[in-house]
Amino acid sequence: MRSEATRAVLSLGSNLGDRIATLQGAVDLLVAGAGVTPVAVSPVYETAPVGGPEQGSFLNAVLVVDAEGEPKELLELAQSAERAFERVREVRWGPRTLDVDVIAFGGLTDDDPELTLPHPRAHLRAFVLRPWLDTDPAAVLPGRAPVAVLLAGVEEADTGGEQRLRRREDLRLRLPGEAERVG
Ligand SMILES: Nc1ncnc2c1ncn2[C@@H]1O[C@H](COP(=O)(O)OP(=O)(O)OP(=O)(O)O)[C@@H](O)[C@H]1O
Ligand SMILES: Nc1nc2c(c(=O)[nH]1)N=C(CO)CN2
Repeated sequence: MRSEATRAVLSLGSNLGDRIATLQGAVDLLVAGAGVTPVAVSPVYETAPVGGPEQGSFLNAVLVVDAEGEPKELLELAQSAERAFERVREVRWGPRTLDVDVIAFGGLTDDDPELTLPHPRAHLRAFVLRPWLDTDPAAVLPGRAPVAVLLAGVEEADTGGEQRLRRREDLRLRLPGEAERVG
């Protein structure tokens, strides 16, 4: 059992139903988890679906937490949040009410298929890298590179616009205790 908290990064995505309500509900559930302390939540992005069948656009964001338990406890918490929003997923990379991925857990690297760290496709996804960078301009994807460098590479390679995203200034996720922003 770990006694110290580890900084961990979770990515949240939704492209079915009331997407922003689902993301806020997921944030609330995740930060209420045992041994989980919220650190930051990113801005919200409207993102084109990457991979999978034709489907609606996603809202994506990143939640940074300090987690006291083992990495798999955080995965279980992420999966329980998905279940709470009755995630329905019939095809790989298809539409879903809620997807929560563990992007990084401290500096750990692990190729366990049940929980691969960092997430095996995080370095290829602007919808993960952009919001993560917003929360921490110095962020580094363990075993790979600074997030800013990875994002620049993804954007440069994205000639077809599959990775395009747009910040939703009109939407905002809140951590518990944060005041409603006026104006
Ligand atoms: N870092 C990780 N975060 C979340 N799940 C992971 C991770 N590494 C491995 N997995 C495993 O991947 C399995 C499939 O995850 P999931 O259904 O969320 O994939 P997906 O969201 O459709 O696609 P992707 O993995 O590309 O995001 C899970 O059962 C989980 O055990
Ligand atoms: N834009 C976007 N595309 C995706 C997403 C996602 O969250 N956002 N999640 C996927 C599987 O995890 C596959 N494709």
